[in-house]
Amino acid sequence: MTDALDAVARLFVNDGLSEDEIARQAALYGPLADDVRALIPLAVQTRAGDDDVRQAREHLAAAMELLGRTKEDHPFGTRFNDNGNFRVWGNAVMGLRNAIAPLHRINHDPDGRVWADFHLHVGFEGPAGHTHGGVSALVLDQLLGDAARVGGSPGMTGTLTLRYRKPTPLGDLHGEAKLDRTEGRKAFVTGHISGPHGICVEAEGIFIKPHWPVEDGRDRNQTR
Ligand SMILES: CCCCCCCCCCCCCC(=O)SCCNC(=O)CCNC(=O)[C@H](O)C(C)(C)COP(=O)(O)OP(=O)(O)OC[C@H]1O[C@@H](n2cnc3c(N)ncnc32)[C@H](O)[C@@H]1OP(=O)(O)O
Repeated sequence: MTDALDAVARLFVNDGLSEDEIARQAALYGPLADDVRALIPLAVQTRAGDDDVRQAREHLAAAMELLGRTKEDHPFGTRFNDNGNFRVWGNAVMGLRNAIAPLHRINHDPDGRVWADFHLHVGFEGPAGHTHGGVSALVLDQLLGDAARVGGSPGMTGTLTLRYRKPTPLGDLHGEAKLDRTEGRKAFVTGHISGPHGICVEAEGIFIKPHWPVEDGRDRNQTR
């Protein structure tokens, strides 16, 4: 576990940014990720011909060259400031700077329930016209993990059990989760994803607080 501990410690950084600077960066890089996100379904669905695709790729190559001139050589990790403003902008499910992240916001109710309304575009397809089962697992892992954290028992996913009750459509979906109980370092959480015709996937998770001395004090109603 030493390597993991080292990586977590290295990427768990108080970067001392002011709230203004965080807001400036969010306003700069958030829309960039939104643009890249909008490209993904276009790559799947465009019917552009040879010349237009060639031209589009030249534009994209120019953009990549520009963005690649200065870049970090490590993942985003968890960054925070003295106000306890935590940022997980690289997170695969809700990272503000991550174009594959399908969730914009996870909401927290006073009773501990966490929930999100989100949209899965055609880039998340598994069975024809439906959500890939691994994508449902991805979203539920985050939602259940967040419910454990909000319930006061943050932890790593130990076991995640899913029951796919009916095919999950693409498009507008709802997910939610709630801490059920704790036993020592273990948090037992349940949740589900539902679509227009009801619950599609149910989940049970066991989240285990590692021995690592990592505290996660993100705001209860955090945005990405
Ligand atoms: C502060 C922490 C913050 C973390 C980040 C929050 C992010 C929030 C959002 C994140 C969302 C995204 C989240 C992600 O994507 S997290 C990424 C996916 N998950 C991982 O990579 C986890 C990898 N595994 C580990 O790190 C360790 O194995 C863990 C930490 C899980 C346990 O290693 P540890 O050495 O600590 O365990 P122990 O041997 O002392 O056993 C302790 C107890 O646990 C029981 N047990 C053990 N393993 C399992 C298991 N797999 N299922 C069920 N139960 C298990 C065991 O029987 C014992 O029970 P008992 O005998 O006491 O009854």
